[in-house]
Amino acid sequence: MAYDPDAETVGEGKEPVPADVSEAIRTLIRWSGDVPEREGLVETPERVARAWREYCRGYGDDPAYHLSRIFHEVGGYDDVVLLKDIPFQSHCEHHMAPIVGKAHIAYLPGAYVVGISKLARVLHAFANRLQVQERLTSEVANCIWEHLKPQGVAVVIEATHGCMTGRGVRTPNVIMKTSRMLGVFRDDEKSREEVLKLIAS
Ligand SMILES: Nc1nc2c(ncn2[C@@H]2O[C@H](COP(=O)(O)OP(=O)(O)OP(=O)(O)O)[C@@H](O)[C@H]2O)c(=O)[nH]1
Ligand SMILES: [Zn+2]
Repeated sequence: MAYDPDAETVGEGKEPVPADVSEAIRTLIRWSGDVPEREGLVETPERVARAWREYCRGYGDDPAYHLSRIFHEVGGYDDVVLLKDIPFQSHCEHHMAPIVGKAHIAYLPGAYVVGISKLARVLHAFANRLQVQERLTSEVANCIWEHLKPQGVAVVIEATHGCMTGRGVRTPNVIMKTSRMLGVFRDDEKSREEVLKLIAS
């Protein structure tokens, strides 16, 4: 974000928060029924603004970059690689409420593999944006498919949605599951069953 001389700063070395952003949060506090001028809330608009820049840091993170360092030699290993139970947090684009869950990302390598942490980095780059779970699932799978050129990709995400628990239908403990299969995991039933069994194990 470009420097704005009207920005309000709290503490040295922190990113300035533009005045209109702080004002928007003060308006929201007022709308919620509280008084933004009371002592405990005076610095809240700047904190909230910075928190949102942090929640949404994925907009400044290029997912493809994480898949640019690849390895050709993996000791003859040519089977499925699975990163299971990767915790993540996102926010739904409808209510900006938290989506909290875990992802399982598997791929059947083609000519090369990637450092395993990079799969989690791709997930976070997409999750740290305003999302719907279906798009998050597709974006992660498509990115790996396009940049790693594997024989297959499977992405399964299970998450709870804050907009269903704390508000609206107010129904806690509901888990939404989504999956996107590409390549052999989509086209070959035996490969799909195998990877789903691995994820469930
Ligand atoms: N498909 C999908 N829906 C989502 C996701 N996150 C939130 N939602 C839903 O988005 C919908 C938005 O529906 P609307 O009717 O426009 O909004 P609303 O009046 O606040 O809906 P309620 O939540 O039912 O009160 C809700 O049903 C949410 O549960 C997601 O990741 N995927
Ligand atoms: Zn929502």
